Amino acid sequence: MLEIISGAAVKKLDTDFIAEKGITSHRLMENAAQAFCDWFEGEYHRNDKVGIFCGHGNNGGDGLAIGRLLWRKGYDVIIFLVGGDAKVSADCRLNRELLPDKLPAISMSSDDIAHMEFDLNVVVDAMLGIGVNRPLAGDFLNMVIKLNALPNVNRVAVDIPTGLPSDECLEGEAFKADVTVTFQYPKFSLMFPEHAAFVGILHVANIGIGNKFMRQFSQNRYYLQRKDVVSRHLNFSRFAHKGDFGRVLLVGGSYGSMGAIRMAAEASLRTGSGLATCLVPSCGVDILQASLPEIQVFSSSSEKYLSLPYVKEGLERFDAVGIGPGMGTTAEAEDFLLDFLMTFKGPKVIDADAINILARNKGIQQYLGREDVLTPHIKEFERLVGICENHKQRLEKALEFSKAHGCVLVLKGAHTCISFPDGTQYFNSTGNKHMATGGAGDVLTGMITSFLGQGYGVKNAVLCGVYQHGLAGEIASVDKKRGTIATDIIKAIPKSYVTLGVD
Ligand SMILES: NC(=O)C1=CN([C@@H]2O[C@H](COP(=O)(O)OP(=O)(O)OC[C@H]3O[C@@H](n4cnc5c(N)ncnc54)[C@H](OP(=O)(O)O)[C@@H]3O)[C@@H](O)[C@H]2O)[C@H](O)CC1
Ligand SMILES: [K+]
Repeated sequence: MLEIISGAAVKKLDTDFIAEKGITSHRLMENAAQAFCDWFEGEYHRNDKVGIFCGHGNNGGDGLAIGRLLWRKGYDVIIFLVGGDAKVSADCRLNRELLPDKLPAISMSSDDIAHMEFDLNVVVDAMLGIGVNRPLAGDFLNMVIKLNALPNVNRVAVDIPTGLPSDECLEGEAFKADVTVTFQYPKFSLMFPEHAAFVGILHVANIGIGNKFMRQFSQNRYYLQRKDVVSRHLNFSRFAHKGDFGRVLLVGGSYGSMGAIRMAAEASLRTGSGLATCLVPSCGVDILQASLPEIQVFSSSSEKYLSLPYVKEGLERFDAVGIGPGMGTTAEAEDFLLDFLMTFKGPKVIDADAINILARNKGIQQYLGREDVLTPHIKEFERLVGICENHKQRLEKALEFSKAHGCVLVLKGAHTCISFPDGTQYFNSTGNKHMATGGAGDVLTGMITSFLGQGYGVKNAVLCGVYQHGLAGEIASVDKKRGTIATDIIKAIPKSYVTLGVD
């Protein structure tokens, strides 16, 4: 499991690793540069014109080493030195000395920056890394503004975009990368949505620092990757019957909003549930029966909204419940929800309007159990805990909420963050902007509910559900891009199993 750690911890970790392994800091920098170049070679052609912008610290040292290695491989490289000659770090200086004579390296004065004209396809930003400790000013700021404004170039940041603090929210300006190649462990601030325009796509490059070293710096934050979820999947025997794959109940829908619960139900079936049943207001029965023949449907008493009374007998036959999509927030839906949460004691995914209703009720603790999972997007979350100043505060409050209520909290978005009552947080690595479409959250509800119903423990159900939902979104958007809709994500769920190699 890959740790997400603070910038300060990275520095200490590097020092400890170097001391214990008996290698030099220069060697570690060389490893980092090599890892970057391995990735770079898979992305860019030798005829691309590559400009590498290097600062005076170790991030700049990385840039110089990258320039040397790419140049040796035949890339058309030019190096720009920013930040002057004062305070050059030892490894940066060594890498300046190691530059081949024929590799062009230009020291940029303030005047050069102001008047510079570029003829580049790829800009590599190695001006400042995790050592940044104040907002950009002077030459760094001017260079960043200039590079950000360049049309038709690919921008790649080394370790972290210049100007971005590794643990806090950005104040001022920063390099706007299309891709950030971060070394060994994602830095905390790379997870913040406020920084999306600066980080671009995140790639993690392994530079050989083993988990053993990371563990002592653990901040209980993890980056959820493929290898972490494959082993969490249950295997089913060839004698398995539909009961083994779980019976799930999807509860929600209202007049005019029946699609949400239909999508949750279909997603649960595509994730593998043996049987899916929907509980909806009576106006939804025909709609659901006609549009999804694989499900069963029953209804509560009133026509347009879920309401009291409803059939409670036999609810215990369901292994898991997903509740909330499309249910509305009327008084009758509220009475129904609170009653249902007190009645059904098995694992539940609580989403959408069910969260909005809970948010306006006091003492919600009584409705939540240890196997319950809340899946708010940012607005729904802030209805629960109040408006937050920034994403960092949101993440803190998400963890507090999970600990205080003993439930799992899935804060949806790019790098969806899953908080557990044991104090751990997992940040998802799958998914993309094309999943920002109506109904994508309902699909997630169906998927997590399905895993809970299949008998996955709550932790595995949530980690597998969130990861695989993002993966299905990636698969769906390969040939649909911004035309991807939620039902495309559902259709891609079976392929996500194929991709994971899970039966
Ligand atoms: N394991 C790894 O992750 C490895 C990372 N490496 C790379 O090293 C950098 C971090 O290098 P470091 O030298 O600590 O810091 P920077 O290069 O980011 O910054 C250098 C100095 O710049 C000064 N500074 C800070 N903020 C500003 C600013 N706004 N404007 C101008 N200058 C600024 C600061 O010094 P001061 O004395 O002026 O405060 C910084 O110290 C990491 O990101 C990786 O790229 C290694 O290669 C090894 C493996
Ligand atoms: K950088």
